[in-house]
Amino acid sequence: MQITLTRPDDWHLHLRDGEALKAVLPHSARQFARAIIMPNLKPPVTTVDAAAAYRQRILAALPSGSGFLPLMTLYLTDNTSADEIRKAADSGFVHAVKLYPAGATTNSDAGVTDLAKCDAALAEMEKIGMPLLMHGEVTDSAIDLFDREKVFIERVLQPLLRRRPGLRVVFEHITTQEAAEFVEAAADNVAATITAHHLLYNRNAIFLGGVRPHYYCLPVLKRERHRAALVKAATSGSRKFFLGTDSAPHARHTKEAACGCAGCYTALAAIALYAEAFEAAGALDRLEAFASFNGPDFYRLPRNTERITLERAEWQMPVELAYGCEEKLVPLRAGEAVHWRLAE
Ligand SMILES: NC(=O)N[C@@H](CC(=O)O)C(=O)O
Ligand SMILES: [Zn+2]
Ligand SMILES: [Zn+2]
Repeated sequence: MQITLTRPDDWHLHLRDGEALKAVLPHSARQFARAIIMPNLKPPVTTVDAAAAYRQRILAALPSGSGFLPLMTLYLTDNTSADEIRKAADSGFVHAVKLYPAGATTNSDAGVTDLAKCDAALAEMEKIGMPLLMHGEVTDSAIDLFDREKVFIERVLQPLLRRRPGLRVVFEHITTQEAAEFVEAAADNVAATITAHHLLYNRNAIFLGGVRPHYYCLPVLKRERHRAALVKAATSGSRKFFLGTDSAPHARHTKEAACGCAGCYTALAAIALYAEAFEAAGALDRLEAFASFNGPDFYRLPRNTERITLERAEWQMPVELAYGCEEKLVPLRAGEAVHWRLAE
């Protein structure tokens, strides 16, 4: 069996930098035409100048002949000015601004301590239509880790949308039924990305026969009812949900550690993993809109015109991949079967 669809884009991707960037970029560039590039480098990409330089490093690392287009983002801080937002919009290559609540996830230490401090930047974004991408979890240690996304809706997202009702928001990598229902019921300026791993796995995957660090990411995998709600949202035909892998590479030794890093590496076979999730839901005919139409429509960019073909064929995910100088990267599903493949 084969399916053909418009070449997809990845609306949430971590490419890192340096040798790591060179190792992972070809995987995404083979499948996707464009990707929204996350700015959580060390140090974070907080200015248009830094985004321009990072963009050049990505373009320089592309395999020859690749037409992959990195869509850059700025990392919002307490000090981001309205001027920087205007400069970002004028640049033509910065497409969004990313909110990391300080301490919520990998490389978020420089993130926002209180959204009230960002009001000048947010007012400008609302005015010019620049999307705010959110890692939607509260950082309050009194809130159970599994409830941090749900509480973020009540404490941060709803109050923000009351203050700035026209702000365009992408609730990134949603993981709960509450988030899916909130986005579905919200106005058209609110959308969400959904990862392949949150469509395919529930939290049992982290503990199957022992601790499995390669299934640990943030927001953490949730219970089955939430996975089912995400599948329902992604396959519903709603234009508010689109593909964002959140593929987040970390060197093997930093994940297989006493305090392992958060992030799942899915870029090697991302579109195949999504096809698997949509097939399991009997909704392969809905994959194209989710993967290739809803994202560019929300970002007000043209849809891609090239097409790709996926074939139903079983192959084995490598047990590890090269990741720069002497480092290794373990992909999600390492050593196990994958059921779809991108036809060359
Ligand atoms: N998702 C993750 O678990 N990790 C991401 C950061 C993020 O997207 O929150 C990373 O940069 O490693
Ligand atoms: Zn995140
Ligand atoms: Zn991410």
